[in-house]
Amino acid sequence: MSLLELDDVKVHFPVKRGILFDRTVGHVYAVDGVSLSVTAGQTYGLVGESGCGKTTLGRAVLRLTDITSGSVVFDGTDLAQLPEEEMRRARRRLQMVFQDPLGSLNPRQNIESILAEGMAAHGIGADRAERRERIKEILTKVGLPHSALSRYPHEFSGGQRQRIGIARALVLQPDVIICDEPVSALDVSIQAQVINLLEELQESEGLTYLVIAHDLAVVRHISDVIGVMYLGSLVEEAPSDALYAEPRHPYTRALMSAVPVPDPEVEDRRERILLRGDLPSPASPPAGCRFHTRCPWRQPTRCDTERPALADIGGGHRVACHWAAEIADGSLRPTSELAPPVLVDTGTDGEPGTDPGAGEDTDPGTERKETAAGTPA
Ligand SMILES: Nc1ncnc2c1ncn2[C@@H]1O[C@H](COP(=O)(O)OP(=O)(O)OP(=O)(O)O)[C@@H](O)[C@H]1O
Repeated sequence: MSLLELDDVKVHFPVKRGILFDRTVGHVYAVDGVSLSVTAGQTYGLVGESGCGKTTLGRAVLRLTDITSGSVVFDGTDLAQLPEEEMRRARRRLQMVFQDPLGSLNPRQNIESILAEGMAAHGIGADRAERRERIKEILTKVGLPHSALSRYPHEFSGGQRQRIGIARALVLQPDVIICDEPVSALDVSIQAQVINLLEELQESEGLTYLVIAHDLAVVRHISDVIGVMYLGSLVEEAPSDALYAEPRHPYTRALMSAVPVPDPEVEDRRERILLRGDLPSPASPPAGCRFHTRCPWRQPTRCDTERPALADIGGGHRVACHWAAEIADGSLRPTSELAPPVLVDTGTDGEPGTDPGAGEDTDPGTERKETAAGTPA
């Protein structure tokens, strides 16, 4: 059963100019028509490179950011239509865990006070003693000693602080937790512990997760379904295993080709796909398929002018690419000059693109040998 259902959600931020910033000169299309459904008790992993709109989408679900249009139905109620007071009550059931636990924990409050604050605001626990008992119970569940109660955020390690962030969400007995990059600020050795904790808590508390991450490896283990976002929209969505076994969108293939495989033989044969340039600006997204300016399989005209719909290809797998079938069966080849093997650059870690002209608003098609591209069967 779907617990959280997003339908054509858009978040467009106005770009203001003028001395008083009173003139709207354009919009940042941060989220541009996302529809997805999160099943009760499951984990939906949302991935994409920095700036593709993941955080904005998570915040829009909680209405921490205003939704421009679309609906967010949680347990049968459209949150976008709720009066503020009712929305405040609904937020108890929908909690968020942030990337940077230190930045989101007040350094002047001790842990008991941080955790009790939300409980008091939502009327959980009759008095301080009852709240303290509940907090102790939750601290045990997240693997922290009761002595943490009187200590301050700076006294904890990064992993422990993220446990406190998780505890702060849990004390409110939520149904859904939106985890925004829950482990990306942590050492690799600690990441697995926090992911395991999230999994254990899902089981014991019956939680539903929306996990936002730029790293496919993070969402892989924890997610039942994965959605891949590019420039404000979903380009592919599938059950986790299906997505890994058969990524169908060129962007997903490129993201996956950047993940090293521990087996040296497989690693040697691994397809490596170069993504040219950076993510175009969401204030002036390319026409047609948003990915066409960086796509190794781009076909002139259709990809440049016609935006592909997120089409169901069976088994819960949806993909937004005109040529998904032809790419999968090999009848459409990438243009030879972009073909693997080449260095991997997903544009996520500040590595400059190999072609300085291939950034935003640049049409790489003009400089490519179109004859090198295969023709669809
Ligand atoms: N309040 C705002 N006003 C204007 N633009 C915004 C605002 N918040 C976000 N944006 C823009 O919207 C786009 C999407 O940002 P968002 O933070 O959602 O992406 P993201 O995929 O979560 O990236 P990251 O992983 O870096 O947080 C970015 O171009 C960002 O600059």
